Amino acid sequence: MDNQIDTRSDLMIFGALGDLASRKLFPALYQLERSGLLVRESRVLALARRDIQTEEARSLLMDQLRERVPEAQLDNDVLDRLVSRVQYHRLDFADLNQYRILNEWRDGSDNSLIVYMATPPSLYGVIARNLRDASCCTRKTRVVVEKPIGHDLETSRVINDQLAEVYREDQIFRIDHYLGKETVQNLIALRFANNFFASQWDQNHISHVEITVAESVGIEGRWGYFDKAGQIRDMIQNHLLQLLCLIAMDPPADLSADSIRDEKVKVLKALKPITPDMMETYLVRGQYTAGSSLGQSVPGYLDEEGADRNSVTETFVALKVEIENWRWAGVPFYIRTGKRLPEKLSQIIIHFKPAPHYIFDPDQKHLANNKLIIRLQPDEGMTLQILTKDQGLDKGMRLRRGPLELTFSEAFASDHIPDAYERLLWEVMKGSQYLFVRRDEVEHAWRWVDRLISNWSDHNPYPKRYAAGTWGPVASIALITRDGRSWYEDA
Ligand SMILES: NC(=O)C1=CN([C@@H]2O[C@H](COP(=O)(O)OP(=O)(O)OC[C@H]3O[C@@H](n4cnc5c(N)ncnc54)[C@H](OP(=O)(O)O)[C@@H]3O)[C@@H](O)[C@H]2O)C=CC1
Ligand SMILES: O=C1O[C@H](COP(=O)(O)O)[C@@H](O)[C@H](O)[C@H]1O
Repeated sequence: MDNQIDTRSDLMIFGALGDLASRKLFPALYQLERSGLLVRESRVLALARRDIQTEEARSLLMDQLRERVPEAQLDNDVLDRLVSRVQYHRLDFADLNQYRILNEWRDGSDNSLIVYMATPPSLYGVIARNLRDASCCTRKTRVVVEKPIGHDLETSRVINDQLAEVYREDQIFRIDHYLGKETVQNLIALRFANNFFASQWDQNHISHVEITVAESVGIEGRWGYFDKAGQIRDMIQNHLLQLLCLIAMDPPADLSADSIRDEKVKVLKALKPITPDMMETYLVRGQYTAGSSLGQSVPGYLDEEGADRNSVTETFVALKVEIENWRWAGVPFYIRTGKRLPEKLSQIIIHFKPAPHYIFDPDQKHLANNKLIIRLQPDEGMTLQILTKDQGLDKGMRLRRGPLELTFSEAFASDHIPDAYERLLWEVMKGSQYLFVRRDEVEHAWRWVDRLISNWSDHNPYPKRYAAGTWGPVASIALITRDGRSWYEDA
């Protein structure tokens, strides 16, 4: 079906020499070129303010790609084909007078215009307005913007209003790169293509859900940005709430962008506010101190380059989240995410309730609940833990927990699981918005997060300490053990 969609694109990348463009966007374009998805007519205009010519920009790009693309996938023909599509122009994004050049590049092209704003969000409004005033937008232009959309509800509205002055909602593609990850998308297939799971997916059958997004890295030289955001704005407001929505939403009527987004919004609206009296038991914030990460000694957050030693910004958050609707009443979602944890690991664990009446060895009762482990990264796949009889004459009816295992790289042999940005760029080229975030989703997520931040700031702004290389503050273990449960550590 994809073959019938016109994907001829003129892609303008604002901020083409920045970190995101070099680490994510151009490698993703390389993979699209490699897999033959970039049609012959598609072109790329790289825009930044460095005073260089196209030839120098192309050579920079070649060097970056040689560094970023896995060696086994590097192919000089593909590199040549990609860079030959790229033109570079120096542009001060704030200066309307310089935008003339963009129309010259377009030169009446029939390709869809995609404007990718790989710039600080403070420039989104200016760029949108300048593009309009330079008559460089059509009703078919698609504009891609990165997170964070604002710092809170109010500032996100300002950015969204600025974009809405120029573009309709169906032209705006707000990236949450977690939605482009293969296994995250698979949540939709898992839940709605398998009646076995669909019929068990509620408070009658599930006792609780865990979502862990752990990173071993620290803040990677981004102290200036990160310290203003903290883990709640950087990860919870977007990626973790999106994961939670995909797990918790009701079945959409179809796979259209709005059907899926309508269901996600209903979940966001049903999130129970975490009020001041709940702070002690529903929230743990942490900040890492010096420790060791993957065998190396690493400094604490307050000793990172550029740090303000009085910062109370959190690098770890654990939360107990409740969803106030029929499907999820009484089913807590325990979510945690942090920097400088022992490993990079994102996983979701669905804990099913035990059978209503237990007839086996009382000593084994603790085994008697099924778990579905969904591994988002690394080693993408799923494991369903089921109970069987232990084999052997001497075992009687002793139970044994065993895995039903699906590892994607083994099941679907391929040298390459597409990176999130590869998929997302491809979806923009197709004009499909189902993996992008709608304005009301962003705003409902902010509303819930703003309230949480305001409540903790009044209650106790100081994060608890944890040593780099550990699973966060001890209090995050208490957050779940208090309910007679524990984090699933069997990674
Ligand atoms: N980097 C990442 O991994 C991620 C980034 N993001 C988001 O992506 C966006 C881009 O981030 P990132 O690439 O890290 O940022 P960078 O600062 O590395 O890149 C921004 C680019 O914009 C250019 N630029 C800024 N202002 C102007 C201007 N007035 N005129 C012309 N060029 C200008 C910069 O040029 P110059 O170099 O000359 O300053 C640079 O090329 C941000 O919104 C960020 O929040 C989101 C998720 C992850
Ligand atoms: O958006 C962000 O995500 C990354 C983590 O992404 P992943 O794909 O590597 O899991 C995070 O490190 C960064 O702080 C945040 O801005």
